[in-house]
Amino acid sequence: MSISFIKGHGTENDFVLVPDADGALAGRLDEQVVRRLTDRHAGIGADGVIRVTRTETMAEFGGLADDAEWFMDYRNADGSVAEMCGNGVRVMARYLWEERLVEGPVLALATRGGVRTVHGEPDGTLTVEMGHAKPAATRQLSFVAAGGRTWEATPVWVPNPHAVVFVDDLAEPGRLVEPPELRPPSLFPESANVEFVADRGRKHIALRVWERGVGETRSCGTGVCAAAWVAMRRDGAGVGARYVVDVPGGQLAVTERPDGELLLTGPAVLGLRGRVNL
Ligand SMILES: N[C@@H](CCC[C@H](N)C(=O)O)C(=O)O
Repeated sequence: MSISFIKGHGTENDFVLVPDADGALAGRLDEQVVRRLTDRHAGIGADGVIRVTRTETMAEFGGLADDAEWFMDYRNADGSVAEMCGNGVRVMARYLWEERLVEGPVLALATRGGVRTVHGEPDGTLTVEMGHAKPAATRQLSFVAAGGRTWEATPVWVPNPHAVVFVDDLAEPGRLVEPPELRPPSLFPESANVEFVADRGRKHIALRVWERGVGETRSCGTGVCAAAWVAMRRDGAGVGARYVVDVPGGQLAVTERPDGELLLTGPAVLGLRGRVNL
């Protein structure tokens, strides 16, 4: 069987988009297929796969169909399913707009983490309403270890799990070939993405990220929100603050609305299109 695909990225966090409006490919994108599609040597190469389908085709999430016609069915490069992808949701919105599958400057997209609203900005960037960040229910200390060093971490869910660590220098964690160790593991029952964050100036941070199910990537939208949210609290920034976040693949901005909703603003780019044999 051959399927069509579109390659896209948001600050170089890259994805293979698989159009599947009627849900015919549900169940076909198993771990083996996703690993082949995302393989950078033997496949197309990407951090994740996004099956673009109608929400009504998603049995478990069909209840969201009244609020959002389209569903982002997201998988990490290792085939695992994730609740949300802040860069992927912008790329999928860009695809739906370019294909004229949706109209108007505001688009609601369903995800496993709930419905996310995407706004097209006059400068061509996209802003996503990312929901509220949630801290851990316990005050238990948590740590991340990597490259022979250990840092205290702040766990936060957006809504996927993140461990945010402040470092003096982004080189401190080393090459990040192995997954950082999360301690205690019981605080992260579904593992976590890890953000190593350094200050760059007032309301300006930079980060490296280890993505659960992928490895080190050049950006992570939910991770950028998690890091900015933790930095805002550390700095006593107050609601309405806007933080600029440098990632290896570019720059994003996070604003906290007075009601606590996090807004993520950044680019979304579509590239190569083709067909691939599964
Ligand atoms: N790159 C994404 C996050 C993708 C999911 C993540 N790896 C997880 O398993 O939680 C983003 O831009 O948010």
